[in-house]
Amino acid sequence: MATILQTHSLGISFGGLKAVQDLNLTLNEGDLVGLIGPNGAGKTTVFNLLTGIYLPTTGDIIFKGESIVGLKPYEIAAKGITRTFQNIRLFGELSVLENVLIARHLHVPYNMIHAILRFGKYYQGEKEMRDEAYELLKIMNLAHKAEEKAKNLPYGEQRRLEIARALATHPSLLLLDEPAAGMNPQETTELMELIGFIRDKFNLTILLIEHDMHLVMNICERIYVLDYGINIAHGTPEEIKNNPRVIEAYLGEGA
Ligand SMILES: Nc1ncnc2c1ncn2[C@@H]1O[C@H](COP(=O)(O)OP(=O)(O)OP(=O)(O)O)[C@@H](O)[C@H]1O
Repeated sequence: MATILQTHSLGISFGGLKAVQDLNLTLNEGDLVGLIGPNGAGKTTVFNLLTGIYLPTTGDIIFKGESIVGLKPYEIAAKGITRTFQNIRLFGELSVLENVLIARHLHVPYNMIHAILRFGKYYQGEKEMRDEAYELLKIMNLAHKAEEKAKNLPYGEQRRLEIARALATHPSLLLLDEPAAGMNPQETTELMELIGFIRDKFNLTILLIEHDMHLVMNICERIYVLDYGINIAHGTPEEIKNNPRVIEAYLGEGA
């Protein structure tokens, strides 16, 4: 399998704090990989590095054979890396469908969004975009909510909408930041199936941060574990579950 993303000794410091240190991460095309670790371990910071929000202090990030360090977030998004956020970032006053349609304009100021939806570029290929957005909503089991305001959806559905919106940007690498946070067990189980399904359907590579160990251990093929910014372990779910250092730092006894 071809490598899609590799980090070489990636690191970032905030003042004296080394939030991420010497990280060597490899993702192959089609991988579904987990990134786990205690609170404050540096997981979201890794996403912020991969998406160009933060500039690394050390190291390099190679995506599809090229360094993406120094590129702006929208340039990285255009190359095919898209993420969702730990704290949901939907446009609550817009409809579910509009939230997906707007995905390609995420860097536009909020007060311009209505203009784009009504008068702007949106009219170019309107039908195709609408059809595609509906298709994504169907896949995420949200088509019946297309006209509702996003803020009125229950939490679990808002999380699924975030994924639909991310897919609308046609990523090849999808970064999911705690996709099951706040979901009940049934929603989490459905989400697990959906994540596997979209990976296959859209030929995605997926890196996900998640505290729900049931989800991580069941769907991830490999897992990286961070602790205080350091990658303390990497392996299959079975290897990670039985790794004494991981048990001590994160999983606890009886995990
Ligand atoms: N912009 C910033 N400025 C200063 N410190 C930061 C910044 N971003 C992150 N940090 C620090 O870096 C460390 C790693 O934070 P990060 O949010 O990446 O952890 P995390 O593993 O995602 O945690 P959680 O599971 O709680 O989301 C923390 O100590 C955090 O306070």
